[in-house]
Amino acid sequence: MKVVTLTPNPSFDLTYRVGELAHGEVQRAESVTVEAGGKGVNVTRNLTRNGVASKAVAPVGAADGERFLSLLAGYEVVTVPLREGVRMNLSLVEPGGVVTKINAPGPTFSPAEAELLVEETERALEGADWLALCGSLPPGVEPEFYGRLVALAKEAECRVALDTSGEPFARSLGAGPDVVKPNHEELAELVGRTLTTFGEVVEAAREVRERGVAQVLVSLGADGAILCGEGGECHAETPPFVPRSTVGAGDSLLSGFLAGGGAGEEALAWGVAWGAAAAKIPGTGGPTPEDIHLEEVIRSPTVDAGRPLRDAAVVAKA
Ligand SMILES: Nc1ncnc2c1ncn2[C@@H]1O[C@H](COP(=O)(O)OP(=O)(O)OP(=O)(O)O)[C@@H](O)[C@H]1O
Ligand SMILES: O=P(O)(O)OC[C@@]1(O)O[C@H](CO)[C@@H](O)[C@@H]1O
Repeated sequence: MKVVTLTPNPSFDLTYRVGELAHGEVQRAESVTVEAGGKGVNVTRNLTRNGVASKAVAPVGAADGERFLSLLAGYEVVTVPLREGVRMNLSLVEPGGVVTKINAPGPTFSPAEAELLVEETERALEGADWLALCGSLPPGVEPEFYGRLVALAKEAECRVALDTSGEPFARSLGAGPDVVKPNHEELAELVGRTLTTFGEVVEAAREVRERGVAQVLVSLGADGAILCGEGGECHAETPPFVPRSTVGAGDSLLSGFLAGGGAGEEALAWGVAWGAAAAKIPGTGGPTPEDIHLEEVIRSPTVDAGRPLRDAAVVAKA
């Protein structure tokens, strides 16, 4: 199996370990790390580390190219040249693992740069089984961008996974991706209402399916994940644990889901095992085979509709 990932808005992920945050104060970091990130880049890293062939397509400004690629040595990466540099996203990690994350908007694309990205992605699709379209779109890229790529991949008989949010998410559903992976907050935003129970998540996911999507994989943080597909809904989770960093756990969930076959209950269990493994390790580097414990996953072929979500996904009133 081969998975191509596209990350239109990759990032240098800077992680600062700090003491308890004090707003408006100067604080000294205890340590600083830099990783090459962005959701699709993370998916390619996770898959490669676990023996699944994957290639990442990412636009990278000329000045940043070498540094970005040096952080991804050993992984297959196609970079598409840009005038502007790669954004820097910041994670502030406090004792106890509380993370405050600040993501930059990213470089502004010209129409020609957006076109080049489409062309390079299409070229990379040769022989691929899956295209994973991941993350936010940078300024200058139309919200319909992902919908167009879904259509191109389908023409190339390649299955498509989509993990994005907001307008780019809403505008690509009609193109018919094979799987979308919102977290419960992104799902709540899409359907425009607060989700407080598993039953409400399922209702919202069914609405997304009606808009043209085959499977909806909803990540629920400590509550695991729910998959809504043609055969109905199922749920999987792990026994509770204290996470070290949940940044990138969603990318790991999607990676595991694809590695586990990309459809149905077994793939859901793989996704949850990989997601939990990522949450147990620091940074966004992703789990290796020793970190992943499929046998720990608690699988439910049905969904307990009345079960409350640990964190209700609240939709802010305009
Ligand atoms: N606190 C936790 N306890 C147990 N498992 C967790 C926890 N947080 C995350 N996970 C696992 O990781 C998966 C993905 O996490 P989450 O729902 O936070 O994704 P996300 O919001 O898309 O993450 P991100 O966008 O930061 O990558 C969950 O479905 C679950 O399997
Ligand atoms: O701003 P986006 O594109 O939505 O998310 C980007 C990002 O937060 O996603 C990854 C974790 O999932 C990180 O590597 C990266 O910084």
